[in-house]
Amino acid sequence: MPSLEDELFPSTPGKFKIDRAHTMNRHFHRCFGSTSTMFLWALFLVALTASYLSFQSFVYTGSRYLTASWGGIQWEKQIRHSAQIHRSNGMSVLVTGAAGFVGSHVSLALKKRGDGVVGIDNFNNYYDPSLKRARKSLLNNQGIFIVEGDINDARLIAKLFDTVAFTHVMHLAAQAGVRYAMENPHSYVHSNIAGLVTLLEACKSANPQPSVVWASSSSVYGLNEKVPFSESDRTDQPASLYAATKKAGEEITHTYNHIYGLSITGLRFFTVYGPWGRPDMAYFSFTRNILQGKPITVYRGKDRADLARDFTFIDDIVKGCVGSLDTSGKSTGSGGKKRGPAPYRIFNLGNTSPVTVPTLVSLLERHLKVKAKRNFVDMPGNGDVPFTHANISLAHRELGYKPTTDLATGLKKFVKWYLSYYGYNHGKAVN
Ligand SMILES: O=C(O)[C@H]1O[C@H](OP(=O)(O)OP(=O)(O)OC[C@H]2O[C@@H](n3ccc(=O)[nH]c3=O)[C@H](O)[C@@H]2O)[C@H](O)[C@@H](O)[C@H]1O
Repeated sequence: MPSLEDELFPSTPGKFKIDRAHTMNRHFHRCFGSTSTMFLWALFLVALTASYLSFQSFVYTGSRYLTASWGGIQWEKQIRHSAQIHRSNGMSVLVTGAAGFVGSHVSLALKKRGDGVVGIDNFNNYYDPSLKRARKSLLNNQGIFIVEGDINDARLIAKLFDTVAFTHVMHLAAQAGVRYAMENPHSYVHSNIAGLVTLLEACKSANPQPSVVWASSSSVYGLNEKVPFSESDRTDQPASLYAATKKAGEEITHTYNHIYGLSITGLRFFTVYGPWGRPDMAYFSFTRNILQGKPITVYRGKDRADLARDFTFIDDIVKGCVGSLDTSGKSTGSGGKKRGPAPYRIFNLGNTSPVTVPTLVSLLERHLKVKAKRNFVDMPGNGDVPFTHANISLAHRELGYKPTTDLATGLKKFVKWYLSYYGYNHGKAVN
């Protein structure tokens, strides 16, 4: 009769298994011998695992330390040096988005007149980061230090305020672009809402609190039909998520003004253009396509009406930004406590003379001396608005803001820069 063992492990394989088990047992005993030796082996294995894990963590921490882009005595020294003021009654300004289009121009203007400037930028790849790097080099050459980091990094922002008692913050870091919001909605919430709050938290806690000037947008007027747009007009019909986040920014900054006594100035920029501009904007991408012989898409509104923008030249915007910093008034709180009411202001910074998109194209053709291949398309429902037109009387009265550059003159300067930066053959395949 087969034993139970034989039934569970049938004839040959069963035998083999039993034999193997015996063999393994023999090997095991040969290797580990007694119980005490086994205990020693176990201890050895535990020690080995522990030392491996701590080595791993050492490598991780070490590499984090080595790749950290901020911190350290040398870093702090550079920040303080960059923030030094070289004129009487000057200011030390933290410029966010300093490697951006408006940020780089404003930083240079402030530095030139003797203010201290420290920049911060995350160098994201919304558009070609090499252009941002080139702007950074320009700023570095003028003695402006740019921290590579994100405004959502609360520790970094706190460290900056620990290192320098900034008198002002020029907040220009943002996710820009009206139509891109349909592709990547969360990037708008990340930068324009979460990032803004992180920055304001640091500003409210700073002692002394800085005055804050920041970039809102003409897009907050949304589907308004009353022209020109005045600051007191309704802004509750945004046409894009971009516009909605900028409008939210105006409300958020208001609460920080109300609760903590932060001085706030919001600037509604109207389609800013010029040298060192943003490649995602129409005037820039049209220029590239025209030079490459590629067609350009020109949107048209209802009943084939031309779209129009109150295009505003960068130098005028810079004057508006600097004027806002100069007149911002002080924050009244300190260390998170309000001591009295502080200024809360909003200004349109536009050009007051809207130009249609087809006219923009004609001006580019004239300056580039190349004919454009126009492709007219009905405006898709992608967040665009048919026109913008700024009333700037408030900014004129309060800031002395007076734009002086018309679109033809401004585009001429842009094209000159574009050709010197990229050349005629930018992006063109060379045969
Ligand atoms: O003032 C603002 O607050 C915003 O200004 C800018 O937005 P916009 O005014 O939309 O500028 P921009 O894209 O240059 O399109 C210009 C015109 O060309 C039309 N347009 C555009 C692209 C295209 O392929 N074809 C076309 O006809 C288009 O329909 C429009 O009529 C900033 O990008 C934005 O970040 C924000 O700052």
